[in-house]
Amino acid sequence: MRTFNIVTTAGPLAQQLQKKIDGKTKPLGALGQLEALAQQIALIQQTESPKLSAPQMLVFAGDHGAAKAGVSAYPQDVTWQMVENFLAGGAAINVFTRTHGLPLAVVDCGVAHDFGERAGLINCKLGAGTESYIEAPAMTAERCAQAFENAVALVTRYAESGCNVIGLGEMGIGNTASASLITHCLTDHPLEVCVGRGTGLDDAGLNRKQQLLAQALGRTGKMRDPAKVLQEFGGFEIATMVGVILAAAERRIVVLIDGFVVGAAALVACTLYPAARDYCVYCHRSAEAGHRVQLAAMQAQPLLDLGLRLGEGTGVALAWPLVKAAVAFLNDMASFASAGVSEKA
Ligand SMILES: Cc1cc2ncn([C@H]3O[C@H](COP(=O)(O)O)[C@@H](O)[C@H]3O)c2cc1C
Ligand SMILES: O=C(O)c1cccnc1
Repeated sequence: MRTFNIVTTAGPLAQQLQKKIDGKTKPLGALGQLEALAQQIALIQQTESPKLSAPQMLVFAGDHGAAKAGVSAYPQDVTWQMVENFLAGGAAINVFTRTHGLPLAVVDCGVAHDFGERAGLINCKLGAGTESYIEAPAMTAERCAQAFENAVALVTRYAESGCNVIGLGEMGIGNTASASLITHCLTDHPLEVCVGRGTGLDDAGLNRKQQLLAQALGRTGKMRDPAKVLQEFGGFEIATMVGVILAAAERRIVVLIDGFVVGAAALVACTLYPAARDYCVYCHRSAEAGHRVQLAAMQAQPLLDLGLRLGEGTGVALAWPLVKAAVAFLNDMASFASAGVSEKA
């Protein structure tokens, strides 16, 4: 598997930035979490005056073999049907990205459907859905490595056209189950707290999901190696997102993380390369059980907490104005000195 050169953003610039932020015309710390966000983005870019350029929202889609076993409230066909909906502009992510002027593209990482050549759809197909991890590894090591190669090519393409901020979303029926297994393996929290209702399973459905996932874990035994966990339990869209996070961090691109499923990709990426954490902005807290576990493991304070449990990158699109506002205050807000305002007595 390819390696990535990812360096922590921590360093002496942090103190200078804190001084700049503290010099703004506001009580110390009064912009709360926006101050930490401004600082994070400035550190990623290693400048006191960061700029967000050519932002890009990407929705990664893939099918999951385990969906047929009944880990979701919806049938597998919803994956390709929703991709059609994205391409037609009718999904929640289309509406929110349009609302905030974020360009959107869909990446087919392995949907079990032939879309042909389509505007707005990037072909990164790794197969027609993964194997069911209840019986066999979800993907081979070669497929996983190919996902990383696809991701590097994708990030390179955007970076070369001036993009320095990428938002991640996903679509794949059954992918909260995959994210639950990953979260359990990489955080050591009991499976029960990592599994939730996804698209809305009832109690019996949730019970069945828990049992099927326990069966999958029974097949593999305890695993902690993030690359192995990804190969055994991941999805093609999750593996591609892991690669995108790492490739973006390598190029000092800001990565906007959505909810539980993108969070699972971030967990794998940051377990492989802890410095990748510095490049990830956690946009919201999903209502999906298990997201809390991930956020705690990442020591992340998400920007929004709206009870969303949709995926698609909706949390990213909704948080985007806050990300822009954080950069804007750091660049444009007057200081006590420039505005002639008296400092604290
Ligand atoms: C109509 C519809 C639109 C969606 N948009 C995102 N998801 C979300 O639900 C899926 C994960 O939940 P589970 O693991 O329970 O299948 C993912 O595809 C995710 O993005 C949707 C799900 C549905 C049904
Ligand atoms: O938070 C998420 O990513 C999520 C929650 C439910 C369904 N799909 C995605």
